Amino acid sequence: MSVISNAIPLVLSGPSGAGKSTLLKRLFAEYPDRFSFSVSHTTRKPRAGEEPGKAYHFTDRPTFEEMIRQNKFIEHASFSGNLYGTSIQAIEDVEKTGKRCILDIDSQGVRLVKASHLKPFYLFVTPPSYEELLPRLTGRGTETSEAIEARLAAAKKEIKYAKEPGVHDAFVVNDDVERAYEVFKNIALGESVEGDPMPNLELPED
Ligand SMILES: Nc1ncnc2c1ncn2[C@@H]1O[C@H](COP(=O)(O)OP(=O)(O)OP(=O)(O)O)[C@@H](O)[C@H]1O
Repeated sequence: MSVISNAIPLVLSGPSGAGKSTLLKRLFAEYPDRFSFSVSHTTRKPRAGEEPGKAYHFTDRPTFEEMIRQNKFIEHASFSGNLYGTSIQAIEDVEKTGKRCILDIDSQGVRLVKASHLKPFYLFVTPPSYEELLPRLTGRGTETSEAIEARLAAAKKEIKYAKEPGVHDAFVVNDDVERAYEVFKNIALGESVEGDPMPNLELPED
């Protein structure tokens, strides 16, 4: 018996390089019918092969801005000159399918979700230490060194926010990925709400 129903969305956050995508990839591979991301809205143009309504709900800026005014978004943010957002409708669409909705967002998004009517489970994925992020991001090989610097600066903000008491319901420390996945999976499946103890996560001086 699950301790948490599928109707409670799972909000996943954590610094870039913590391993959120790694854990999610495993989860979707093992349970393809149990979980789903909500389809976000964006003002960016579709890329080749991106189906409207599947990858994103592609929206023009005036429509997006009108939706903001009408409080249709749980959270929204500007990124590289485009607007992105999660609508209430998109989350309800996932709920209707019986799957558990997963939101992978940053602390800015978490703050907005907290100000909304949504009552999700907040899970923070973290490396065992801040220092561990650099080798992981370098090892991933997807970013320039400038982009890695920017991600590390953003990671500090994520960690600082996560240290505020009561922000998250549970933590997963992605030390050994097999071990971390077991903890993550049990929370995602709603079988447990117990995560790992939060590590110290000392930050270097600015
Ligand atoms: N437990 C682990 N030990 C060592 N390396 C790991 C571990 N988990 C993931 N990694 C590696 O660390 C890198 C970052 O992981 P991942 O891309 O999943 O992070 P993320 O939290 O999704 O980052 P972003 O927010 O930037 O998308 C990847 O190269 C991944 O293979």
